[in-house]
Amino acid sequence: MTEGSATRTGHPTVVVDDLHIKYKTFASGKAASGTRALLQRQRGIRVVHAVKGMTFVAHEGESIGVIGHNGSGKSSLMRAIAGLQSPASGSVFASSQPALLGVNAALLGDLSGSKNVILGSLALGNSRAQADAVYQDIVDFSGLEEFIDLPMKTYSSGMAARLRFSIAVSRDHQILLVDEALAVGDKEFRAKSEARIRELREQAGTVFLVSHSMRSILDTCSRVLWIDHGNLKMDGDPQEVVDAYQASKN
Ligand SMILES: Nc1ncnc2c1ncn2[C@@H]1O[C@H](COP(=O)(O)OP(=O)(O)OP(=O)(O)O)[C@@H](O)[C@H]1O
Repeated sequence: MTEGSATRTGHPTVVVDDLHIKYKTFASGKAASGTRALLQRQRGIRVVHAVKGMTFVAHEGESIGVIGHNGSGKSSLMRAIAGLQSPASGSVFASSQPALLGVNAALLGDLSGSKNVILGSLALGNSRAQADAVYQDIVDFSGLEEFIDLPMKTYSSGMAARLRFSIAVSRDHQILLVDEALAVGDKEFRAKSEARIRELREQAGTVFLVSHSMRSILDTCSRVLWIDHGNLKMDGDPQEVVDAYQASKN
């Protein structure tokens, strides 16, 4: 493991200490219900060890890219940092409640885009008056004004992701976790998103960005974590880590 060359003078915001995450699943794919079912299916239980002892410290002002193959444990790590996934062992400390923005973040399909903007804004901790005050900025950032009265379920996945991203970045977060949101927008929206991430980072926040787009990672991040089969394979300078990751695929 290598340490990055980026200066890390800010205060620690996230400490991940020997984190392990395990999922129990059933080979049949069925969820357990009741003790008898559990006993009967005991043999079919599979434990997936998704994160295998990760340790690192994130600081104020860092924008940290998280890269790795499908299923390597990136989203599991983000959920654990956000407090949505309990560790099998080890721990995560965060200096304030992290906001997780994922492609699966829950907005309500039956409600219009505009209602979801208000709900999402309230969910980020804004008061109703604050939510009303930032409403137009969110809609403008999303570029979805003409669709804003339509139910969210009529949006394409790219449009929905744009709206989620716009809601999440409308508020300054000390710790923002972005899971793949940048991959979905078009070029113009991506550029705007990346600029906003840099801005959040400059406001002494810490941003984690999970992405399969090495271009987004290199344009936005000051440090990169490479996750491989649940292990932190490399932690350091973006170009060095991305080069090593890409070399491993050849
Ligand atoms: N709820 C779950 N139940 C069972 N197994 C899970 C669950 N969530 C994730 N896993 C498994 O844990 C491992 C890590 O998954 P995770 O989603 O964290 O990977 P990832 O690196 O984010 O993948 P991707 O790049 O494809 O999004 C995978 O083997 C996955 O199948």
